[in-house]
This record gives sequence, structure tokens and C-alpha cells, in this order.
Amino acid sequence: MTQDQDDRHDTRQGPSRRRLLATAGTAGAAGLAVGAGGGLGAHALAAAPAATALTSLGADSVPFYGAHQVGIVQPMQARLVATAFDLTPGTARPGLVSLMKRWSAAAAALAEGRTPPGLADDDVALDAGPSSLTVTFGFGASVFPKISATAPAALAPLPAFPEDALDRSRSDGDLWVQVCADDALVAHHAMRTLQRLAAGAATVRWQMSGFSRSPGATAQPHTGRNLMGQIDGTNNPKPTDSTFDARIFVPAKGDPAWMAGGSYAVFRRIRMLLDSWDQQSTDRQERVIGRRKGSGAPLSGGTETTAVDLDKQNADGSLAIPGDAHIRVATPDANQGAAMLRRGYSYHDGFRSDGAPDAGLLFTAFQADPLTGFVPVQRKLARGDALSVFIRHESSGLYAVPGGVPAGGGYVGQALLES
Ligand SMILES: C=CC1=C(C)c2cc3[nH]c(cc4nc(cc5[nH]c(cc1n2)c(C)c5CCC(=O)O)C(CCC(=O)O)=C4C)c(C)c3C=C
Ligand SMILES: [Fe+2]
Repeated sequence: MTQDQDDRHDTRQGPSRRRLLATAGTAGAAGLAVGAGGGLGAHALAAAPAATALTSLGADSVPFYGAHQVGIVQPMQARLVATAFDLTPGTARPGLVSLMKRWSAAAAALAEGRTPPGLADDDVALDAGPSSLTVTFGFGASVFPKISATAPAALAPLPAFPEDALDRSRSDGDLWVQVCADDALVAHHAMRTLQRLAAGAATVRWQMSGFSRSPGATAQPHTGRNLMGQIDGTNNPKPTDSTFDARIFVPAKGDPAWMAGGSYAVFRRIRMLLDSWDQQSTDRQERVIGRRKGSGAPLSGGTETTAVDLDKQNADGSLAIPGDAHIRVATPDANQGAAMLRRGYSYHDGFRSDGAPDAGLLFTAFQADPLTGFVPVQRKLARGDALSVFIRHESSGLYAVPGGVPAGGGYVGQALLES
């Protein structure tokens, strides 16, 4: 196991994830935990026998409260449901305050496998446990005039990139909610619960679902693959990097003050032209990305986690990693250090009328400032990335993701909404 894989493994089982033990009798998605060996733990044995026994996957939970919102630094779960909401006409700041209070309380409860306050249990996720559920909330630029507030400068509209083919009805939105969990039912139930709690205040603008590798599918934790077959996520900034916080989170004295500890999320639905991609040789596919398809190793040599050597030459003097390879064009070294934390999920929504797969990547990138993260990198990719002929950007959103809620209480966005 490499150090990176080791870190990911530790994080999954470490302090950011808790194992839910005996919770029989609590409403909602809670249950008994089965230990790694399959037997019931002592705590579980002592509990009332009513609830379904859980494996560690179902019992793992991610505490909602903390300095940053959840769903950013935690290892990716197996499932994503992303939804954008628009405030209903006439909903202003008081209505949004009330909604964010309801949503925050619900997200905290669901993360523990409990039924949100004020709701009767609908039993939908009764047997599943929290399954590492995280809920992340963001504000789109369009919400600010509706609550008589000024949008952060960082929420200025993204430039129109060449080749963008954006469907505006599936882009933007006043509010963005990212739900992730290791169980599809848990994720969809949580999003349905949040949508019900929004009644009268906000309606769904668009919703998209994605998937990644299920935990436990490989013997060792392993970076996931996308639908093009590439190992995707290797060179993400790591929480252990000294520059991680500065690149991903707005600093304590940042501007605006209410975004302290927050981040900016770029969300893009990027369709893959898989019929065309699948006609390419493996050699060509590897030169498009600049990494080996099987191992994820850079074409400059080594293993998946070996540092990329952009200067390495082949015997004939050509660059080992071609000039237009995706990783050469996207690397922070070629973009004044521009970096982002990518948390992309695959989607496959059947087939289009032309017979092509409606499939690709729900690309999510978190950064302290999109103007020094996503924007310069995407500008460059749109001009000279070998991958660009195999993909289409079909929808786009940019959201301010405020800092987390301290353990004592409060709600997401409180510093904005009570300023
Ligand atoms: C604007 C940012 C990026 C977009 C949009 C994007 C789309 C996209 N990427 C892949 C597949 C891979 N990307 C990889 C690396 C990588 N990608 C970006 C940025 C965007 N990608 C960055 C910053 C990096 C890291 C570069 C580096 O420093 O090495 C890789 C290699 C493995 C990895 O490091 O994750 C793959 C594979 C697809 C399929 C895609 C759109 C559909
Ligand atoms: Fe990429």
C-alpha cells in the first residue's frame, strides 16, 4: 500500500468517520453495528433487538458539525445526488433563514441516522444506517439580490469557455445541495427529505445523480476510475499538504467575512463522447491524458503516485508526456499554482436520441477562489487539451459554500444571513 493509499484508508476509518453502534429504537436509518469480523459488538448485543444489524459500511458516520462543511475533504463516498433549488417567488431573507435552519438540523440528524426534527419517520432508509452521509450546502449568485445581500466577488459569472455547450435550465440555481453516501437509498432519501423540508420556500431547478467505486470493492483502498477507464483523482491536493487549507478554504480573515472557512464549488456536467473515445488505441488514450490507463502512472515513469516529470524525453527526443496531454495542461506548475480539489462522480443516464451514451463526469471542484483555481485552468484546457475533443461541458454552476457549523449549534450560512 502506498502512503497515499494508506492515508485514504486511515481517513475512511479515522476520526472523520465514526462507527455507529447500538441505536435500535432510534427512528430513521439507524441500526445495530456488526463488527469487521461479522459479529455483533458488545454494545450492539446489549441493545434492543428491533433494528436491522449493520455492517461497518452502513454504520459509519461523518459528524455534520465542524470548522468546514462536510463533503469536501472526506474521502469520496460511492454515491452522489446533487440538486439546485430556486427560492419560490416572494421568499426573501426570513424564509431562507428558516429553510437553512431546517436543512442544517436535518443534515445533522441524517448524518447520525436519525429522523430530522419535526418529521415523522418515513421508514425509507430504515435499515441502512448513515452510510457516511454528508450534506454540503452552497449559495449561487442569483440568491443574493433576493435576500438583499451582496454576492462575493468570487461568484462573478464564469467566463464563456470555447466549446461550452451549456443548458441553462440545468445550470446555476439559488441554492446547491450536494448529498454523498455509501448507499444510494440513503443518499436519495436524504435529498428527498431536504426537498420536502423546502416546501413553500424553494423548488428544485435540476437534479443529477452520480456514482463512484463502492468501499470494500477492492482489497486495498484505490483511487477510483471514471467511465473512460482512467484512474481519476491521483494528483489532487492532499489534506496533509502544507498549502492545502490556503488553496481550498477561504481564510479566517478572508473577504467577505462570512465566507471564513468556506470554499467555492464549481459543478459541471461533462459528457464523455465514449463512442469516439472507445475507438482510440490504448496508446493514444494514454497520450491524451499523459498517464498509463492500467496503473495510472505518469508516462514519465514510475507508479500511480510517482511525481510527474514534465521534462522527461523519449529516446527519440520527444516529450514523454505530450505537449497537449491533459495533465501537462492542467498541472498547477503550468498555471501559476492554480489548484482545486476535484471530487468527480460518474453518471450514466441512458442513451441520447442519436444512440450515444448520455454519460460522463459530474465534475465538482472546491477551491478558495475560482479566479485562481478553476478559471485559469479551464481557460487553458479549452485552448489546448487533447481531451477536449472527447468531452462536452453541458451544464455549469458556481456556488459559495460557507464554513461549517460549530458543534454548539447554529446553521449553515448564519454569518451571511444574520449580518
Ligand atoms: C478545469 C479543471 C478540470 C477539468 C474540467 C477536468 C476534466 C476532466 N479530467 C478528466 C480526467 C483526468 N484528469 C486528471 C488530472 C487533472 N485534471 C485537472 C483539472 C480538470 N480536469 C487537474 C488539475 C488535474 C491534475 C493535474 C496534475 O497536477 O497532474 C487525470 C489524471 C489523474 C489525476 O491526477 O486525477 C485524469 C484521468 C476527465 C475525464 C475530465 C472530463 C470529463
Ligand atoms: Fe482532469
